[in-house]
Amino acid sequence: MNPDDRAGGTPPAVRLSGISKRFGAVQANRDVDLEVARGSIHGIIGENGAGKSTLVSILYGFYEADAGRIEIDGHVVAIRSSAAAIAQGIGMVHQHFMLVPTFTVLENVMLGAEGGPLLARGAAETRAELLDLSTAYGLEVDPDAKVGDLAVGLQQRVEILKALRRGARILILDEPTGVLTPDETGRLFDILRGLRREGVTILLITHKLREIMAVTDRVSVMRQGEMVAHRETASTTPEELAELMVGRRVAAMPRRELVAALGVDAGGGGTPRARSRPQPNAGALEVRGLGWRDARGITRLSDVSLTLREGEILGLAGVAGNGQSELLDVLSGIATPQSGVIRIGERIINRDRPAGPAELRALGLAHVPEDRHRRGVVLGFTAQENAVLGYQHGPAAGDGRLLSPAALACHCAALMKRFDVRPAAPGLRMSGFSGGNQQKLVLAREIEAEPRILLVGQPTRGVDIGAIEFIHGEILKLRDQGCAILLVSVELDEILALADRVAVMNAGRIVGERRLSGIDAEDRSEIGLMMAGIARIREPAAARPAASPEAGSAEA
Ligand SMILES: Nc1ncnc2c1ncn2[C@@H]1O[C@H](COP(=O)(O)OP(=O)(O)OP(=O)(O)O)[C@@H](O)[C@H]1O
Repeated sequence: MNPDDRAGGTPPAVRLSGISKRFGAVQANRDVDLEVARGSIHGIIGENGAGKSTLVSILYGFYEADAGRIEIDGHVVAIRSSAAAIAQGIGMVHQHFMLVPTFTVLENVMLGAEGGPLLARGAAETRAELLDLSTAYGLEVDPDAKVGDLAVGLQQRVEILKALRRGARILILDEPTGVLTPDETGRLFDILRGLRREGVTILLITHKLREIMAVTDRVSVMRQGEMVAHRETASTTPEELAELMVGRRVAAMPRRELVAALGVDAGGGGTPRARSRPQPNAGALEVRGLGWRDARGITRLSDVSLTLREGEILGLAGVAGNGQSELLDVLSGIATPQSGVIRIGERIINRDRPAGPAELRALGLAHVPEDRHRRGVVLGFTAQENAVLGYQHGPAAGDGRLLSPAALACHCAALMKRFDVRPAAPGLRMSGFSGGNQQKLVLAREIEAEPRILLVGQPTRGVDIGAIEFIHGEILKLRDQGCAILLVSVELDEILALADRVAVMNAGRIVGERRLSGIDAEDRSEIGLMMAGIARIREPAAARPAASPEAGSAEA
């Protein structure tokens, strides 16, 4: 019995008892209990594959538990579909957005809750509600923008607005801050606190302990499908939570893992970058005056110039939605440049001579897309098929003519071992892997190709603390082998930890660039101002390259 009930108080908003769920050989949830007090922010943490998404998917009616009971406000309920969850006042903001990319923001928000037979009236009302919600919570978004044209950060706003508009009283957020800048994350947390004041109950899944400490009231820890601990946030520490999560003492963790786990500022000594490496040289990829407009004629990239050099990581920082995604699309051959030119070796790419992804891959360019579900994997294919996507004509797939299942399985098993993808099951469909493990497989596939140029978007989004260190290590290793890397991340800490140079994008332009000499507070605040479009980066005189062959480009 709930202590609240004994005390004659209100029952918890959510009570899960004895929830179990098995997928084939994997016991994703084992006898899980969870109580979430009404009007509280409750964190759920755990390593990749610990069972967090499965648990909240059961609450949201995506999966039916094999055993266990769900109570909402003290009443036992059967939630067998999302519609049933919504009817219980449960809203979900997904790790991977469930929006229709060809619909506008307004249409997406209306979808599934059209408000009766008079669509036009429903649309007018929804528009008004949407604008009210946007203003009230600072979630500005153009109702007429097509969702597919929006950057992931803006798509997330639509997801939140959609749930709020349906009157969610229990809101589940699965890794909501992965695409946000620190500033946007702060604003999201203000929104969550505001919702809490209104009595909304919030379940927050995140890998970031500093977020747990900043915004939650209670936190529950999962490990290998089981619920291993519940804590009041005020009476725990990031160290204790990290230990509960990984099942070993924090003291045994390497420094960078600790930094990622505890969210401590990585300032001062001990930066993970190998600063003593020889200076990088030739430009492997050059971009000059790149411009691109979307299907609605809106300019997304203006006069972008940059150089990716061998053996160097160029970090591209910026608030989501400022052209980074579009730049990745154009550089990876998904979109054609409308003005300007890209040079890779002897190959000149422009509007009249475009190059598609396959040709670029043949030129040694690999791409880890920001949105792994839309661009990185085919969820209905097995892991071993996904492990050669784009490289299916290579030796890993067979003899070059027919795909050999044995070769695919063997290749995939090796990748899974090296990148610690769990479960190590090459024949499992991609949809059967947790988000972080899908990400590891995409990275494994692209890194294994030993590219000369790597474009990598949000590499550690949704990835647990142990895997972050590993992925960062692999990216640095690739750089040290001479690969030219463009790292797009909304995590400023990630850019400061990995990049040799940083360029900042704002409103489709590169507004400044500087070499990073270490992680210092000055870098951070200067880049923050640049991201907000307030200042230009000042290149410190000492760090300015004496005779850069690329002077006049993004390094100017
Ligand atoms: N549809 C499915 N089919 C088969 N196995 C699945 C399915 N969904 C999840 N699993 C497995 O269940 C386990 C728990 O996955 P889940 O997505 O709940 O973990 P998670 O804690 O949310 O991880 P992450 O932090 O990586 O998102 C994993 O081993 C995963 O491979």
